[in-house]
Amino acid sequence: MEGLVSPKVSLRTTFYHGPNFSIRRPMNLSKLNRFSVASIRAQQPETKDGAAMVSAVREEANALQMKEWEVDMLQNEVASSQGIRIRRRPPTGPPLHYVGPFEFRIQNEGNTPRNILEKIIWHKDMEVSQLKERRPLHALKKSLENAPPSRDFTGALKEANLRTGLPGLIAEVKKASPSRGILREDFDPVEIAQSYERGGAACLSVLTDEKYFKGSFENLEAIRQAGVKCPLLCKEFVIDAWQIYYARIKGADAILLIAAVLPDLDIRYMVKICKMLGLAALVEVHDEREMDRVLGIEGIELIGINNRNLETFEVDISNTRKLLEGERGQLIRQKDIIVVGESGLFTPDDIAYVQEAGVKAVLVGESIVKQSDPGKGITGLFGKEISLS
Ligand SMILES: O=C(O)c1ccccc1NCC(=O)[C@H](O)[C@H](O)COP(=O)(O)O
Repeated sequence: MEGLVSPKVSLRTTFYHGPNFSIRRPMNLSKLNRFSVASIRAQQPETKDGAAMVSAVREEANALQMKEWEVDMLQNEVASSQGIRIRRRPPTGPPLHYVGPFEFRIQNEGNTPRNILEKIIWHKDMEVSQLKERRPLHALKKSLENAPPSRDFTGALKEANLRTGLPGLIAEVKKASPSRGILREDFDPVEIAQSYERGGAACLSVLTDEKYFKGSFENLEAIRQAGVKCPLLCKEFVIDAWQIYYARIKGADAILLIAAVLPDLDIRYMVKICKMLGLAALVEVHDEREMDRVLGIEGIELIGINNRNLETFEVDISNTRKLLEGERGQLIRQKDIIVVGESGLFTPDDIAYVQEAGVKAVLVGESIVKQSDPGKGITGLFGKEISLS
């Protein structure tokens, strides 16, 4: 994939870290071009030389956008060959030519997200590139020295499972979600986290996405700084290794990697980064194909089976059982992988059902975060007290 961008390209370039990011790709090019060309358009050239300059800049901007588009197309092709339907960026096609004083792009199938997950990822892509510009990786790496020590996320789940005979609980600190809207108006992340801890949660999951889940990295940091002992999962939509470093600095002990979004090479690479940083990686799958891909990757210790179809929002807990049947379940046991049942768990019967299917841990949000006392909600969820005290 190297060399896709012409050596003539002289605008700022960035070297992404990792397999999917090893492409030399102009940084924030579309934004840069849009602004530079637009501002030149706004000032109508008064001389012949001015007009020539405007035309040269426009041509260069178009050529750069074309290259960027080619790289994006290639990434999408690699992903779709692995059955990944989520495209990293809108494949809006090569730039349109300048037509009069305005540039416009017609809304079409290509530049409209196909589902909510794709919508989230497209937004995340812009968000992360802006964050990276403000705080590049080399600066983040320096801050690692001040990060709090990482704690054993997987160990805490195993311990809880052994202690209670029930799946270890990852209790989710979530204010809102695209499928359910606002879950809790009086949302105090630290209070909720402390209540979960008192109620017997083994670990916590903290949503950090702001736009779609009303979460934040400040919430994660505040929970960590408040002295909550449960190890913390940073529930993010990771598309770039930068986010893993950032999560570690903010106090995470584990991070979510979504197989529906990340090609195998990215998962391999990110799992290695997690190990290097002392983080657990919870790799999430939704169907058999994703499960088979993930089972083929070395070093996976935690797999989450999400019962929520992220295209339709339908929740079906039999998904967990389906993905753990037969040879897959056998392989998981051989590899000593801990499976986490995720989404749509509300009652002791639901917990018993996924435990019977083979999970050793569960990730639960809505059913407990909505309770006036979320910690007591845990007792209701399991049908018995699971706290240490
Ligand atoms: O919950 C959503 O609407 C959603 C939409 C798009 C991507 C992810 C989404 N949810 C994340 C989760 O997987 C859940 O927060 C988690 O598994 C807990 O689920 P629940 O117990 O049903 O709140």
